[in-house]
Amino acid sequence: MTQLRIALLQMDIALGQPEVNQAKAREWVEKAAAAGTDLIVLPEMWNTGYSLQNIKEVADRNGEQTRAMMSELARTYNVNIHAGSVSDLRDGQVYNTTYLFDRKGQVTGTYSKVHLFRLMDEEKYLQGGDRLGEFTVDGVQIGSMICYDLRFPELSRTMVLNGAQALFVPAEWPHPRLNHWRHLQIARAIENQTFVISCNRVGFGGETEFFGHSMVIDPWGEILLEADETEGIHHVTIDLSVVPEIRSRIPIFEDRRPELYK
Ligand SMILES: NC(=O)CCC(=O)C(=O)O
Repeated sequence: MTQLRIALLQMDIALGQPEVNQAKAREWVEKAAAAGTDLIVLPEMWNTGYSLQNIKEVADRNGEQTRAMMSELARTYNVNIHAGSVSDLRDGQVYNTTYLFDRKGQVTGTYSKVHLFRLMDEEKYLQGGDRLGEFTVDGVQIGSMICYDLRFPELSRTMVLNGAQALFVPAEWPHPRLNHWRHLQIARAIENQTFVISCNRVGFGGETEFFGHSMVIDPWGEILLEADETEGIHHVTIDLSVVPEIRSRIPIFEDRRPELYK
């Protein structure tokens, strides 16, 4: 598989209303699948948004609702789903967790955000994960981060050294940091010679305004897609054969001096 058709669901999210968000996610997944795609990507915490004050009440218990719904959709439409992330309650703690579904509806991996974002009080309400988000989609190795994780180059580098050819970033990244959002993704793509694919929400969560601008960047740093600030489904096809081609043009992985970096 060298080409991967990707659909990004750049949605608004109703704060603390999982039923509303689940109904919308279902409708949008069906729409994206009908248009023809290999992989559907959702934004961060799309089930509840940052409804942190009551997150234990609204979070998905053991990800059960997310797993039931996305598994059924993936199987019905024969499509892979990167279910962004959801707030999920496990053993009395709430995590910010990605679930990945294959075309048969099997969960092929989970990842809980490891870097909690203090500016949005995550560390007060959420528990950080302790494993990397390394998955396979139709035979393609990918790495998955969540939002603030994008600021940690060590994380993406580690997953790329382990074989990731594309890095996914579901997000709830707000104004006024559009500049950081764009440049960090372009940097991660160029420095790792990999695709970077992000899906950011739009709309307001309380006073905080999220700007969308979901992006797809190729391993040369070219922007293949940059969405606007409105809701919508965005389709892009990436050609993975450019990854080895660019890596042989500038062989950074051969030129690294890891013995000096500690
Ligand atoms: N949800 C998040 O992790 C937001 C990260 C963010 O806004 C940033 O500037 O970093």
